[in-house]
Amino acid sequence: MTDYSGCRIGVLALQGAVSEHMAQLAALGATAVAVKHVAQLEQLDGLILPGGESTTIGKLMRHYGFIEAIRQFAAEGKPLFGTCAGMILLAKAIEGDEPAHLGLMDIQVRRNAFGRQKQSFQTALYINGLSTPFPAVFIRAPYISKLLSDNVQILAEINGSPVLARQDNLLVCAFHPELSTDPRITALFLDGVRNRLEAQ
Ligand SMILES: NC(=O)CC[C@H](N)C(=O)O
Repeated sequence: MTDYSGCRIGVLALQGAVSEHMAQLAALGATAVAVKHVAQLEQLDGLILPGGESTTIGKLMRHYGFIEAIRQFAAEGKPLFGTCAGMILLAKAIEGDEPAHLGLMDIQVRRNAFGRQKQSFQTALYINGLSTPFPAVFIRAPYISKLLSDNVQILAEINGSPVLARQDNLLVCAFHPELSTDPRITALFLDGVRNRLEAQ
């Protein structure tokens, strides 16, 4: 197994699925930090924006000064991973009237995109680069409804809609990787963190 012990990863802890991310990071050997104040960002090598309720997290981010601080974090090339609501927070555009939050990634997202009967489901998801499907848990999940540039690399999709994608130091997924016992998606993010640290 890859050694992630040198990676200090924050999980934005304003609202949402924080503890499961912390547990999965720790199980992989990384140091996990629950981030509640912008000053904590300084000591981190990567940051996870968890699932939850994107409007609520967005409001709290504005209130506590995280919008500018996280934009700065991303501008320094540090890896960010947005899961579910976190993907919505990173998007440059949200369908409907809602303004973007961080507006960092060249994607448009549709919230609660899988409709009523399928609001929550688990599926075996084929992912570029993984040899076997990943058991992906979707909870009132969004998907990427439009790519806004050619810089976005799609790693998985459902019925033609991207649900896992990467753009430079930004990784997003529509599902909850921390709710599966399979750590491969979190490891994918940590690989990016580790590669960056090794290149420094
Ligand atoms: N599990 C989740 O993070 C759900 C996201 C939520 N439906 C939103 O739009 O913010």
